[in-house]
Amino acid sequence: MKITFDNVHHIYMEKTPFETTALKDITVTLPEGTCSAVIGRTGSGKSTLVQHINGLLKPTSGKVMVGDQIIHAKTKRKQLKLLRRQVGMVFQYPEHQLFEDTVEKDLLFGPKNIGLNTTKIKKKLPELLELVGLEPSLLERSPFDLSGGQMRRVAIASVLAMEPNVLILDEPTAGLDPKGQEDILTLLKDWQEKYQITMIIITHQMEEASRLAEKLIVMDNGQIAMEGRPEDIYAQNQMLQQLDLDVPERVKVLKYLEESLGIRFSKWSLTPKEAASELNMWMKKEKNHV
Ligand SMILES: Nc1ncnc2c1ncn2[C@@H]1O[C@H](COP(=O)(O)OP(=O)(O)OP(=O)(O)O)[C@@H](O)[C@H]1O
Repeated sequence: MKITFDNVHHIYMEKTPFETTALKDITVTLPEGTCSAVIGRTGSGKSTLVQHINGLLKPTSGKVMVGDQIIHAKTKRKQLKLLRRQVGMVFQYPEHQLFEDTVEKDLLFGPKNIGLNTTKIKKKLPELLELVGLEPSLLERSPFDLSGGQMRRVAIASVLAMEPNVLILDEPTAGLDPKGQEDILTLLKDWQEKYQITMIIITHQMEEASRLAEKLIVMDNGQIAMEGRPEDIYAQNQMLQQLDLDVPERVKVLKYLEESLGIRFSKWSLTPKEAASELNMWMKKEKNHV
């Protein structure tokens, strides 16, 4: 589903002494079937922005279009409920929301809640667990016996079980060790590529954004400071620094190799392993030329 923000403003506690304008004049499109990353400092408006996509918030003015559904200040609650069936949201530290005594029950809770056929979904759970890198035998275990990384996978799988067309993730790797972070990013990338869903990820880290996103949206003080393809954003180094951001280290290495050797990498989101393989092939070709 394509998502479009058209002139969206959001004011919290409007017309009170605590009034805060969290979004100002947001106009942006998140293309269907791709991953976009929303990045920016604390308080820049990232969470407020994405909560308009699943109907948790309505614009104070302007409108948001999610597929053919339009959300504006006067949209009725009932319509927002429909939207929540199609848009899955993985909140920060989602494992804190696990509460059932088995993994299976936790995975079925969301689908049941939105009225999906759980008999059908139950049959697919072993496959779902495998897709998120967990043993199907874990279905009978308590989620609280699992490691932090495994619990995060179960929590993400519990949203995926609802088969959303749009998936929003708020800092999906927060608090995990580097290996756990890499595993979660790989699983999300594989899922997005397999099902071609529209994915939106909120992050503070350019490194993480660069691993997943085809489009970057940099927020600053409730506005979009920069948006575009990662490679175009990385070219604006000075602007990034003003926003306390930087080109990811991995991309700096790739750029350095391009400039010093003359190699051209296929994309900036290569993992170190993929980059090494492209470098290897390039070296073989060069050797044959000599
Ligand atoms: N429920 C709320 N009531 C009042 N003001 C709020 C509320 N939620 C957010 N704000 C304010 O809106 C602005 C944007 O906040 P938001 O949470 O969207 O930023 P963020 O970029 O997601 O921050 P973080 O990275 O810390 O999660 C901030 O000034 C924040 O204090």
